[in-house]
Amino acid sequence: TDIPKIHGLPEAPNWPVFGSLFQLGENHSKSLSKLAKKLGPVFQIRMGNRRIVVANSYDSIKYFWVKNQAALISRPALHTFHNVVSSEVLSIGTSPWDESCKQRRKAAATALNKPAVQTYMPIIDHESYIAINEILHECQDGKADINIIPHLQRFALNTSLTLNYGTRIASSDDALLKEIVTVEGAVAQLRSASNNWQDYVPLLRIFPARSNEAATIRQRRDRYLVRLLNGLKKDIANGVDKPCITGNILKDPSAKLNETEIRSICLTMISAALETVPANIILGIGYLSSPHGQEIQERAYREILDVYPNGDAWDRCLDEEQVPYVTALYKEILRYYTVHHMSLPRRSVQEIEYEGSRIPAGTSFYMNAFAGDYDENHFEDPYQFNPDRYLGDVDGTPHYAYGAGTRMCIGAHLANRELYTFLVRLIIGFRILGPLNKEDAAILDGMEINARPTGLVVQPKMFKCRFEPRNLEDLKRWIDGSKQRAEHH
Ligand code: HEM
Repeated sequence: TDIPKIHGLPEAPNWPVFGSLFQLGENHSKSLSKLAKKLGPVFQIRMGNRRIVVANSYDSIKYFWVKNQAALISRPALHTFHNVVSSEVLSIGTSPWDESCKQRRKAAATALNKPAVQTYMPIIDHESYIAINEILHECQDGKADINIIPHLQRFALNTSLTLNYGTRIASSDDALLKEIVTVEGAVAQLRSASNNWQDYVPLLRIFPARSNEAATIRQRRDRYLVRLLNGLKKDIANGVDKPCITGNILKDPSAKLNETEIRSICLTMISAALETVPANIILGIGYLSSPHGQEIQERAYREILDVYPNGDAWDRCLDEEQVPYVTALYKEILRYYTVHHMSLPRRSVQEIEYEGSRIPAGTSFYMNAFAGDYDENHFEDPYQFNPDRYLGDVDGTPHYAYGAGTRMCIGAHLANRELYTFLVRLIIGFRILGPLNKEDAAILDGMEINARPTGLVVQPKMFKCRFEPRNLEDLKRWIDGSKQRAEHH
């Protein structure tokens, strides 16, 4: 193995060569939670020739990721992803820690801080009204069972691209949009821990099929990244660019980044938000369409009206989060579905001591974030969907959906604003109801709703629900207002 067996730390049962890969199966989070019942919350596993320490409880994750955050600042390099898909340009989330990663992370974090995100809110206004307008056109006044997944996928892609490059590509280039969705989806599969045994068992690399596929994906990705970046540079040169993440970075004199680093940031921004944000909105809508979700919607609706009695919540939700219950609702969606079940892997750069064992620098660490977010010792009735748990003072890390510590998600603030805006607008616009055909009702279990347990991010299984406009006239007026702002922007 890359590092020797760690003395004193329990180890999962394993086989020669493959280690515990068979036991882990397709759903790593679930298999590891089962092992944790026997071995305790922290144990080591061998995946092929790699030794990995896994944390499976809220407190143990906090111990490694927060208390020892300086030690856990790096990320492991994996064969398929680092040598084949991204040999030149790595996203921030997959980069081991070095000076370049530090500079890229800093520049991206500045472009995603609170004041910067506020300048992007016109984009959220625009893209969310378009998605809601699509839902309105399809809903037949609450009589049709509809699948909202495609609407939210379009929302996420348009939002990602516009946030990143300032221009809306949606209506003008359908082929490009399709290409991005296909390629980014394939990249996410290549990053998955459970899908790429050649990362752990070098012998498997002599079968080149997977590597060839990865190389083709890389070329296709490079092509659109160059094209999009050149488009933005042209807009900046002509003085017609709009506020956007990459624009802010290109114009920031303190960000000393070369061309490859700028491309790294661009691809990070596209891939990081493409699946995560819509998955949370889709899953949240699924829950709201259930019988218990009806109660939550009505409470949220009342609380929104209490704060905004004059019917201006649609616009005001872009400025700030003033309705604590809606904030609590998106936090509970983030916890309950924890769309990165296994977060993103880390690598230690210093020795860490844990209950008498010494874990050497250079060890890979996996966070079983789903298990941490369902830890009964920390969350009361974790299997109960209950936004109330986030009302009032919530100490520490509310959940691990965004990871924790030194390499925590830097898009969390932007993502929160997107979730908040979307929820307020949907809840004041519609009553979200279960489908007429009960077979299409959303699965409510946080683990079972996932159609792709081998992926990096949860992919919601298809479900249908109904949207009944609360007041058609109001809704049309709000949509019109957003439309007019978009035309002037
Ligand atoms: C609900 C939506 C999102 C979820 C659930 C999510 C989740 C995560 C998680 C679990 C990590 C790994 C953190 C760790 O290792 O501790 C991460 C990293 C990251 N996320 Fe997000 N994310 C979301 C949205 C976004 C958005 C909108 C952006 C940017 C536009 C973004 C940018 C990043 C970046 C750059 C990293 C890598 C940070 C690093 O390696 O230093 N994320 N995210």
